[in-house]
Amino acid sequence: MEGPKGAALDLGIQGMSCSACAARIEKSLGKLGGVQEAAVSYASRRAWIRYAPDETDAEAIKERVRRLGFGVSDPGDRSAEYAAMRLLRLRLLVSALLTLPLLWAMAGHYEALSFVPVPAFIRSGWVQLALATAIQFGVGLPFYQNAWSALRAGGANMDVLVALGTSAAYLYSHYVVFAHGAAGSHPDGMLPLYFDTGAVVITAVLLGKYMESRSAARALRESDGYAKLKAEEITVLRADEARRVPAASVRDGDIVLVGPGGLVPVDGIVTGGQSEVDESLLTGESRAVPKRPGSRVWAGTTNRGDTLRIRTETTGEGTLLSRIDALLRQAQASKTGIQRKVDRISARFVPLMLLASAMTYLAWALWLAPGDGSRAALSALAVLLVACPCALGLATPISLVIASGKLARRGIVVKEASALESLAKVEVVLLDKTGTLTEGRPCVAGMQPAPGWSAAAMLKLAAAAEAESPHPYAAAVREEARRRGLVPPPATGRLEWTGYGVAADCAEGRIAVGGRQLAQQERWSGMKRAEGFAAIREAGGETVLFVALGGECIGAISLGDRLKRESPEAVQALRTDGLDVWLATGDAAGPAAAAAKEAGIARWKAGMLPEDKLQLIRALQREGRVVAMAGDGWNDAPALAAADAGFAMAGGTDAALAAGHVALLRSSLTGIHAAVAASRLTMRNIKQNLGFAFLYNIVMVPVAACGLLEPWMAGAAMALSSVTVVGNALRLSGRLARELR
Ligand SMILES: Nc1ncnc2c1ncn2[C@@H]1O[C@H](COP(=O)(O)OP(=O)(O)OP(=O)(O)O)[C@@H](O)[C@H]1O
Ligand SMILES: [Cu+]
Repeated sequence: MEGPKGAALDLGIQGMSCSACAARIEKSLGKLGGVQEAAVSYASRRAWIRYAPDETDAEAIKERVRRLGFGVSDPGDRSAEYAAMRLLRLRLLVSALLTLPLLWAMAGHYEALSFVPVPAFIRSGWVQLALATAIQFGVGLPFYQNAWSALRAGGANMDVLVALGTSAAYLYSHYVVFAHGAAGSHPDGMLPLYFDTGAVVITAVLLGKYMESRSAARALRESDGYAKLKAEEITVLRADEARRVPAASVRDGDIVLVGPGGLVPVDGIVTGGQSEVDESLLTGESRAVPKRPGSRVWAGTTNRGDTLRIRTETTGEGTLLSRIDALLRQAQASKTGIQRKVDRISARFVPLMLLASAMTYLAWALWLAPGDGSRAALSALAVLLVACPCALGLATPISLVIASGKLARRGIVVKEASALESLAKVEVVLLDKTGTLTEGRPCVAGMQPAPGWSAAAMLKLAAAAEAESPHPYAAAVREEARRRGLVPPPATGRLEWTGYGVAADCAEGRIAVGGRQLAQQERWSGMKRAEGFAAIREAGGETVLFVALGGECIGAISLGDRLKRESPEAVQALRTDGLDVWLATGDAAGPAAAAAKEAGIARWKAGMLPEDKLQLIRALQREGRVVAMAGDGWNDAPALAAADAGFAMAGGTDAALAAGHVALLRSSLTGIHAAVAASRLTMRNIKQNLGFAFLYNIVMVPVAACGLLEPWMAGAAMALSSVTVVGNALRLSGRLARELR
């Protein structure tokens, strides 16, 4: 597969506290020499980096991330994440235990709680100071570390808000204890201590973080890569003996044995055995696919029948499975338009909220409650804590990650997250014919040689010219020649004009095979008889190729191709979605009209060169329409790229993975409908998330500024806002599971 130069690196990242951290890692990696592209996703806790291997290496990149204060792990390996979660839980427990006595002591401050006996030693300012210090600088240390590295990088994140807010409460109380000595223990002379405030805030934030990471892990688990489908040990045949060897030691050409129920560990060709293989996790096709010698099989599929012998063609990172996995991770780390906007807003948010907090303090201290310093401080603190836009940063990516993971499991690989965004707005879907609407396995249906020529002689020459073309028509011509036992003569100087046809030189002269456009372009002579044949065949929906030797037409070949069984239904589903479906084909009007009619498509355009398809898309886009295009990955690649959402239909081939924005591994139009439906649900979910996150900040900040929120409530509300967003994204996960069945 071709792609931009450079090596790719996938990482799992631990210790990010909000999307500002992800942005910071991205920025820092961007400045590292040799890094071409870096995308970091807070939602999936992953990073995807492309770098020039001769300028830097994976170790240097990992080191850079570690130096920023984050943990680095292998992306397939979630254990580092679970370890981080366990650590978080431990911090939460310790924090809660240490906070309890402080809350107990606080009971003494309230009339209503005066019945609660408070032991004298707990009331001691020194004891409280000790407990609070342990929380603030023990449990709370990571807040300081993260805040510090964020500030050093010139940014601010939620750690800055938390560290600042709790330190203020802590230091104030600290000052009080020292100013008044241990007098805080005196029952009547209760000191205004706020140790409990900082402690409870830290506990609340930790609780929220813990809940968020728990539910995010749950939401992401299924949308995770395909790590589980990778075999660790493989049975290979060496010196006529079956042996279990580590997966890494299998080489191309090795014969692999896969027993009943076994996981196919490599991409390859079946050389022995007959069986059925379940490809559903790769392509979404739920029916088992029959395999016999000569069939292609892929890693990650499951043998449902008898033992298969497979000659290894690709292993490890080169397999289709691994490449899909890499594409998916890249997509999950990539950013959409909405997300960029939101990130820009939230980057401004933290400084803005620092200002709002300062203004709250001044308003209370100078005007609302002059003289009551603690009231002003508590309100300012609440603003600081409630303001964190962490839910905002999570709103878009978490839903996108879930949706792309779910789609991939149906054989619909979204390569750019932004395609999901445009897909939800698509109005027009352009389909091409061969291989998209039809099976793409045409057969020769009829032949009409020119006078003086036999069908066999004409076919032989045509097959010689088509010998190397990847076009399905070429395959049909070659197949027919083979079936008739004809051996095409050797030819040289092969040429292929996309959308026109092919040519080659052989002993008899220059042969050309192609459509009517090629014949006109090259001004072939003697077309009359062939045209008559073509008129009849095309009216019947067949495709006609013309064959010429030395510029003179020597006959015509008609090809029949069947519509895919599910095409009419899929077209209908797209129309029910409210989409305008067009057929744009390089074929002639007759077959175009016939295919359109059979599939239930009202508008079609024939004789479209690949450039024409591109121009059509551009023209529609100029009218302000959002266009999706589905075609084969190889000659429609430019049109697929120009469309707002390009679907490559070429099945499990390289071209399909390289072209367009979405690859349909099971080359069926139903995938387009599924992707559109999923994108709409996803965008709705994202909008709910964003609406909630914005509303939360818009409502809660004034409430806090008015002094109506205790700081601990503010801390809890901030943390719970992300939990709410993740919860909503989990709902999407369930919806998609039902929708994509
Ligand atoms: N290898 C080839 N051999 C013969 N004719 C060809 C070949 N490639 C292209 N042509 C001619 O050019 C026309 C356009 O080809 P193109 O691949 O763009 O479209 P298509 O396969 O007919 O249909 P669609 O655009 O729907 O996939 C074909 O209909 C055929 O007449
Ligand atoms: Cu936050």
